[in-house]
Amino acid sequence: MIKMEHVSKVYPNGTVGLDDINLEIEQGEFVAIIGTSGAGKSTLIRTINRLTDITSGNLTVNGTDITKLKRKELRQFRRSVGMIFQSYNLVPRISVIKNVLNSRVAEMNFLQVLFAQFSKEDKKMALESLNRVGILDKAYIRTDELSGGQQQRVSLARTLAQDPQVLLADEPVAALDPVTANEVMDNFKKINKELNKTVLINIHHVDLALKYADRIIAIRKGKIVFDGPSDQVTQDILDDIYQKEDGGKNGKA
Ligand SMILES: Nc1ncnc2c1ncn2[C@@H]1O[C@H](COP(=O)(O)OP(=O)(O)OP(=O)(O)O)[C@@H](O)[C@H]1O
Repeated sequence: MIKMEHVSKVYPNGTVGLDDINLEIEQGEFVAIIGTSGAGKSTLIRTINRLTDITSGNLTVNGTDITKLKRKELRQFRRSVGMIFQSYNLVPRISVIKNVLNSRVAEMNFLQVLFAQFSKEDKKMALESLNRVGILDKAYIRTDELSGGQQQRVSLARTLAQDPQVLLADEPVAALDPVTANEVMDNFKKINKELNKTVLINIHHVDLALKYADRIIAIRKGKIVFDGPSDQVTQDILDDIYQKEDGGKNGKA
């Protein structure tokens, strides 16, 4: 369970990223975080794997106070909380399978890394992950030969291969066309349902958020202004979430 109690984040320049956030997310939930640009969506996601440190409040993941983790413990913790970015973060000139295997490097010693000695188990895990996102046939192709949607699936497979309990995704489909974005969201949903991984996605497209997530958390100016099941999000609630700050647009795809 991810639990935030009175969590705030004030950046060094004084900007308030998060303002007194309280939430609990159970294992296996599929949650979309929505809100206008600058609302604090990325900040919220990034505090959960400590890419951003909170400035006050309590933040626990499965009972562990993650604000107290030291370097080695933090590295270990981050393996249980995978992160997927809009820009894929893959090495373009190597094969797909090598990119996925890179997620296993954290478990290896120096010599194993130096000679790229991946175990059979590592390779099996990597291939299974590629299979789960539907691109096993691309395993030995150079990564930069794939489309954007396929690269995002590789990124998803790489994260899956580290066997995390939680998947955090920061605008994972923002760079994709609507059809491809739906395909990638289908992958997230499949992983969520079949493997009971918690999925927490920060997403601009309200339509996709409502279609795929079971729960919506809406943020405005660093505060939660809605937290509830997707099917309870009405137009009035959307109008409130997106009031004025973005000129009336609500990010619909
Ligand atoms: N490193 C930083 N230093 C100072 N202010 C920051 C930093 N990162 C984010 N902010 C500010 O914190 C607020 C929340 O930013 P955040 O990136 O979390 O919003 P967001 O909802 O993810 O926006 P977007 O949809 O545009 O990515 C914004 O006002 C932003 O300018």
